[in-house]
Amino acid sequence: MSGSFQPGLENVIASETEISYLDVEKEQIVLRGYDLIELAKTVTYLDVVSLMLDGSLPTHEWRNALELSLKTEYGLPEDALTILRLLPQQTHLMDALRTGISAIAGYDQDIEDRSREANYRKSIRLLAKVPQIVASSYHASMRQPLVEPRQDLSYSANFLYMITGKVPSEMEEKTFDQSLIVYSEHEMPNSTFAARVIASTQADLYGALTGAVASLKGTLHGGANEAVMKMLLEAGDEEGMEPLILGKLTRKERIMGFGHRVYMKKPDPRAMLMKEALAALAAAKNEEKLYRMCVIGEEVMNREKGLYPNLDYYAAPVYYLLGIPIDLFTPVFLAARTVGVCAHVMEQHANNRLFRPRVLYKGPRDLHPNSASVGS
Ligand SMILES: CC(=O)SCCNC(=O)CCNC(=O)[C@H](O)C(C)(C)COP(=O)(O)OP(=O)(O)OC[C@H]1O[C@@H](n2cnc3c(N)ncnc32)[C@H](O)[C@@H]1OP(=O)(O)O
Ligand SMILES: O=C([O-])CC(=O)C(=O)O
Repeated sequence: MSGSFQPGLENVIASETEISYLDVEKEQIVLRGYDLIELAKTVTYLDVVSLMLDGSLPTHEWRNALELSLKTEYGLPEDALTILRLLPQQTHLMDALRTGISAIAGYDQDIEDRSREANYRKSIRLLAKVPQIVASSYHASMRQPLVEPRQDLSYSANFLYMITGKVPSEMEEKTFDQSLIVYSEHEMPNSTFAARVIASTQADLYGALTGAVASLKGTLHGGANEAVMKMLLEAGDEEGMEPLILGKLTRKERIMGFGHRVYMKKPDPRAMLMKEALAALAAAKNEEKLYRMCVIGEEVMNREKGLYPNLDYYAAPVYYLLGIPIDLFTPVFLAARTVGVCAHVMEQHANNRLFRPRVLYKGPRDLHPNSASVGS
């Protein structure tokens, strides 16, 4: 059999795509021809949603129409909320999110239709409902009242409001919106690959997204943002950072929020944007200590391992200062990434070939049942 084995499929081209590309040489994340960081500085998350699903940046009218379609789809079936309330209190919120997405799948009349139009409609519904599943799963786990979506707030402000119960300030809303943009899409990470593999059997969008949630939970992927915040809290202050990291490195532990399969020895441009956002937010909230701790961690890791922070490293303290509970950091990442996953599933369904790779078999051959001492 021909074909070479690349552990972890490193550098293997898995798909053709028109959605995004990590141009490591130019240190640029290309999103349908635009630079993701430029987009994050100049447009809103809903503009990026439109860019990803419609293929171009929207006019003002189109963007307003998109916002209206999303708001029309706000709200969750009462039975789905009951399912979230019935989950054991210790349920990981990524598992609750996975359950919530599965629970609403059966309500979607378009579920078995793989056409572009039906997948578009489902994407809008998911974008409208996933933030409420995220927020409700937290409140349900805390056995506290759920927060209903508000039509008078922007998409991002409403998302943050449903989590914290407080209407965000203009700065908080803008910073959160920017974080959703940088989390929205990133070419072929494990979760998107998982979704495309699932979609390639002609499975539906809800199933593919559920698979992406399961993938994103892992600490080598999205789960790192929660782990970063726990590390920062464990360090406590500026003095605590260096010894904590050095201790972990001595014990050969991985430092969460550093390194990346594609960038590895280069900075993740998204992390640098979130670093700027953290500096501004920390100054506004008189929390500069947190920013300084992160900078110390970055310097230590660069000196000791030559590694740079990835997005999760700086998104974590930003979310902390926005008042998001740590257990929701990864679910919020998934909510932001829903649009990217939807775009990839639409692309996969539009031009499908079943994913079915081969193996390099290392086990025994030519054994015979009669020569083994079965059951003796
Ligand atoms: C938004 C996101 O999902 S970004 C990813 C978020 N995940 C994390 O932050 C978890 C921490 N980081 C990591 O574990 C890794 O950097 C990954 C999983 C992201 C990428 O890993 P891979 O591409 O598989 O790289 P690999 O594991 O081969 O690492 C290469 C070398 O760098 C080291 N290394 C990589 N990341 C780290 C880290 N965070 N801390 C310590 N050492 C690290 C490895 O130990 C290895 O060293 P060695 O060659 O001496 O054995
Ligand atoms: O690209 C990856 O492998 C992981 C990542 O940074 C993301 O999904 O945002």
